[in-house]
Amino acid sequence: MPSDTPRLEIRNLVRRFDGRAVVDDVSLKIMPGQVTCLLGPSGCGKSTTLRMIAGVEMQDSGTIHVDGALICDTIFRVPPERREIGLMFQDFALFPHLSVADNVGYGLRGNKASKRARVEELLERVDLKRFIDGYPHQLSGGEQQRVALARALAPRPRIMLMDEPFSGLDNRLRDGIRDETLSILKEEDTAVLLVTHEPDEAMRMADEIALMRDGKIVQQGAPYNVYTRPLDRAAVAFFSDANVVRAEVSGALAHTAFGRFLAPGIPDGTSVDIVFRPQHVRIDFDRAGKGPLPTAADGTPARAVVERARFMGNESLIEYRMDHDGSLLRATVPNVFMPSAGTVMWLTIRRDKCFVFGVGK
Ligand SMILES: Nc1ncnc2c1ncn2[C@@H]1O[C@H](COP(=O)(O)OP(=O)(O)OP(=O)(O)O)[C@@H](O)[C@H]1O
Repeated sequence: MPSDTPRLEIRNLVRRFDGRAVVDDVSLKIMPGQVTCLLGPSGCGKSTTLRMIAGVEMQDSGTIHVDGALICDTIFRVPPERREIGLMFQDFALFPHLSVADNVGYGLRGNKASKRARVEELLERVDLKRFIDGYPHQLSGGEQQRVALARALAPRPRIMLMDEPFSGLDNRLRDGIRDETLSILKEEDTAVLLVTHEPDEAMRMADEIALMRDGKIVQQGAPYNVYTRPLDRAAVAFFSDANVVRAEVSGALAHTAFGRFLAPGIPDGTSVDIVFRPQHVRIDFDRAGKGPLPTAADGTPARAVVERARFMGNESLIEYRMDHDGSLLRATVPNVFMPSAGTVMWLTIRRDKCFVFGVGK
């Protein structure tokens, strides 16, 4: 098999319910050892996509291929149990009446000794060998999740499908288990499709993020690229809080109280939204009624009054009421910065960190 053959490829998958395409022409390729996150809001069609790949849901059109071989179209269908696909879901449901060893070995074929060896190897990997003869109810949530991972990996699946697998765990456990899971999946060279509605999880886990909305993949790329070059205003807002300043274009420039912004290719007289994250607002104190001097990198400062400030742990969030139009803007500052309400400050927007979208985009 050529090394550029994807481990998993789906082409033009469509699934309709009651005439509505909940998965609408979705295509994806995942290489061995690659983690792709299908990221999107609730109801956008992520789980349905996963279910079709697992073989528990049939597509209305489109094809699914594993290592270059067709496993499913609308006529031909390899049954779920023969797809060599591992599954991990939020409610991972270990069998309560089976020991940890029997849970992990459940899907394994072969003789007793080889099964036992694989079970021991996996429990060693997830650092739970001491519980090999224990039962699920004796384990914490995080430990049970690691047993579920060992169980899913035991038959050496070529592909692992994971649907919000960490959302039942509390925050403190989650990061550790995510990292551990990721390193095991990489070691096993499994192709992973992970469904999540949490951008943080996708940023942490993914080699590639496929952003899904209304049944379609609207943007796809490395986490850095998807975050720093978002497709539209909604894509910015999906990853973080976003400020929006609306402006009119003339002469390929959008004119605002923060100075002018380049608006290439946008016709004169059109409205645009200038979208920027709170961490990219620069704030300065008022000096004798003036802010800092305008610069090419940051434009012109606009006068604002602190409405309120909150300490968030790693950063402080400050809400400003803008003088020029009464709108609210949010800025974040690392560590502790708690100016009192009514403090006059000047805000500038970093030109290299803001996005200019035509309204309606
Ligand atoms: N069997 C079904 N019959 C009718 N509608 C369905 C069926 N399964 C899913 N849907 C609808 O398809 C849409 C997509 O559902 P899906 O579960 O794929 O979304 P999701 O992105 O995984 O959302 P969530 O994160 O909330 O699980 C939803 O509007 C859902 O109500």
